[in-house]
Amino acid sequence: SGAVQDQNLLDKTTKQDSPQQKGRPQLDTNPPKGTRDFYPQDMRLRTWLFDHWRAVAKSFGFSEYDAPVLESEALYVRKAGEEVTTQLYNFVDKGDRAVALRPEMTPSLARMVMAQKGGLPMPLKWYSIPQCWRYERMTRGRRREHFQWNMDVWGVAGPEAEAELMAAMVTFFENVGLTAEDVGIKVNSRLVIGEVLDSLGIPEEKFAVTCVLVDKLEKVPIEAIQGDLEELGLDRSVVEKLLDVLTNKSLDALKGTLGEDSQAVKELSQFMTLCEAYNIQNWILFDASVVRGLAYYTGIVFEAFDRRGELRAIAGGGRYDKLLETFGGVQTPAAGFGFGDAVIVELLKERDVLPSFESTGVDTVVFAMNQDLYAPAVGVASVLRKAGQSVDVVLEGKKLKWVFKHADRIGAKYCVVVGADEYLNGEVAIKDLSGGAQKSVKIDDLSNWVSDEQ
Ligand SMILES: OCc1cccc(Br)n1
Repeated sequence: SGAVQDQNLLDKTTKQDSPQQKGRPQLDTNPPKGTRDFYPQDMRLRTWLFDHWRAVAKSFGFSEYDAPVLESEALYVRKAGEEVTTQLYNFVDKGDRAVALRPEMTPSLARMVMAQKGGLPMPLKWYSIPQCWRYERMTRGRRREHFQWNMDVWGVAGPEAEAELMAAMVTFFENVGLTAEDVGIKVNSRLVIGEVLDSLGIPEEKFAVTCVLVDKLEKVPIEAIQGDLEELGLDRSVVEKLLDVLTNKSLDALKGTLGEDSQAVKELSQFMTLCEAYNIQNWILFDASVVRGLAYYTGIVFEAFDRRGELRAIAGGGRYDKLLETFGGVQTPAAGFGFGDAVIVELLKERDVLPSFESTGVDTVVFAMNQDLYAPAVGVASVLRKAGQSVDVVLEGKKLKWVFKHADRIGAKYCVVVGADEYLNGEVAIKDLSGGAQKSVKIDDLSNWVSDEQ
């Protein structure tokens, strides 16, 4: 099941299947392996998260875009051994086309930009919240889908783009009640690796694969990828030198290693200065060991993490100036990040800053005391809805006890009962479910009642 389902606020009792129908094999009611259903309560949490993502994107002047979940497999064929391309959810369709469910959004974005052949006014500040897929052997029981907030800036070569993206990410964290004590953002630049490889005479074409291998070194012992390193022609001394540089924990130390003229150091220093301009420096820390696992990053890279170190990365991103070139397009500077829906929910739950999602958001339940009063009751519901309320009409005959229990269960604030005597006086009875007070209100005054209650 998925992370939101893992965090599911619903009772985790096992699903009691209905009694077996005679002779019919029962449908497996679970969603496909590694995927999640979003029941209404789960959907309210997801909508709350997406609404926060959208609000920050809007506040930073980003425009929403979308692309098909299904893409040509060719978008993801990169020879760098990245996890995201080795776990493609791919197949050959009935037209014999090699296709895949997108594992990330950036290639689709690059395809859309390239399709406009330079006709898009730059810079672009675009965002999307795509569901992304991977086919991972379920040995690790991990999810095969997640929703990932993507924010990208195209057409800006300087670290102003990365700083704006960082500020947007920090704004989201602050808006949901997290602080710089809860979350940090490690920042580095792949130019560091580039400058080290240059100094050791390693050719440029080995840069991307080396970065992916170095990223893997963060997770597995060197022996696990020794073969890949040797195949790449990186002997032990090169790897040791790389690892030594990646242990730098300060820009000054890095300057000592790479020298005064290091482009990496200059760019990172300029980026840090911009972060101070946004007053987000408390969230940011330089960490030369951060490389990220995507082959196409070319400059500054960053990764948001929980300071207690209990969870996987919350979000990540960086500069990818050459992606269009690898698609045969014109090189265009770009930077962006991806922010998954799973780890953040785990963190918010653990920090106990998630709101309750029990209530359905219905303001008022409307109930007709008998069938003859049903038509007047829906008329009352229409008045309340036109006045802006969310109204749940009880659609069939029920006992009043059931109605009040139902209204309480869905978190309604009021219950409007259309009874024979009151209706004859052009009135309805309104019960305030929080305080229990009940009063009669003229049907003609209901709009005023709604505005008075707001
Ligand atoms: O972040 C890597 C990734 C890609 C697609 C689906 C899932 Br779950 N995770």
